[in-house]
Amino acid sequence: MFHPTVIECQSVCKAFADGDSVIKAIDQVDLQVYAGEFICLYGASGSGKTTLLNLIGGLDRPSSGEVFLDKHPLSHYSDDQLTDLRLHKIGFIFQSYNLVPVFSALENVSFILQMQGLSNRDAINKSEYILQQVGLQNLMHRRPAELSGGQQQRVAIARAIVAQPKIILADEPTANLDSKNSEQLMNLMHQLNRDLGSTFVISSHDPQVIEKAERKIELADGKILHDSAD
Ligand SMILES: Nc1ncnc2c1ncn2[C@@H]1O[C@H](COP(=O)(O)OP(=O)(O)OP(=O)(O)O)[C@@H](O)[C@H]1O
Repeated sequence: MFHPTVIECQSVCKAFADGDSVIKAIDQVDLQVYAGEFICLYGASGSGKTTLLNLIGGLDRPSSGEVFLDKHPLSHYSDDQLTDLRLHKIGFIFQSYNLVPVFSALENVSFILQMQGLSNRDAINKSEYILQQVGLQNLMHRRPAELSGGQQQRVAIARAIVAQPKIILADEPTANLDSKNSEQLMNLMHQLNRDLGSTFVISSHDPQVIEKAERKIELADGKILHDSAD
């Protein structure tokens, strides 16, 4: 089966000023990600995993080089257009969950759909269904502070996938979870990858998470040190 390229990095660099010196957080990265892949970025702390995810998701712009989503160069997009692109094509799962504290689990998920223009009723119905899928059917009306870390993480995942984005980017999605919750979440993400065909690029330190990924990419000092697809 033909799998089109959904993400491409061409000679991507990201430098940060550090006093008088410059940190090359991402250094000449070339990468092609094909539709439906499940990729895990791994590497030492500071190797550039978060920076690369941010560049791919258009949350940050490269110092040089180009990131393409569906063959479109992100440098041609304004900030507003990037926001719109993210809303419709990309689901993010952050380590810190980034849930809205005054919203219930259901509201945290449904407001994404409302921002996309769905009616209240459709947004709620779809969100209830997704929250059931992640095992939170009985906790939908709780606020984040009334949920455990693992439950909050599942709300964040539900929010990232509810609109069935083409691409899901997850930065250390299991970092704050115990091994049982971590395994459940990984199973859920792999199931979504198979059932919806969404492309996943995640980062992790956890050997069990890395092991399960179909393609493993090791970063070191902002460069790709090893790609299991090569
Ligand atoms: N906004 C910033 N300003 C300055 N330096 C930064 C910034 N963001 C990242 N860096 C630096 O860039 C390098 C890569 O950081 P990054 O967060 O991408 O690494 P990481 O692999 O995700 O690390 P971790 O596993 O600890 O999350 C590090 O040296 C970091 O200190």
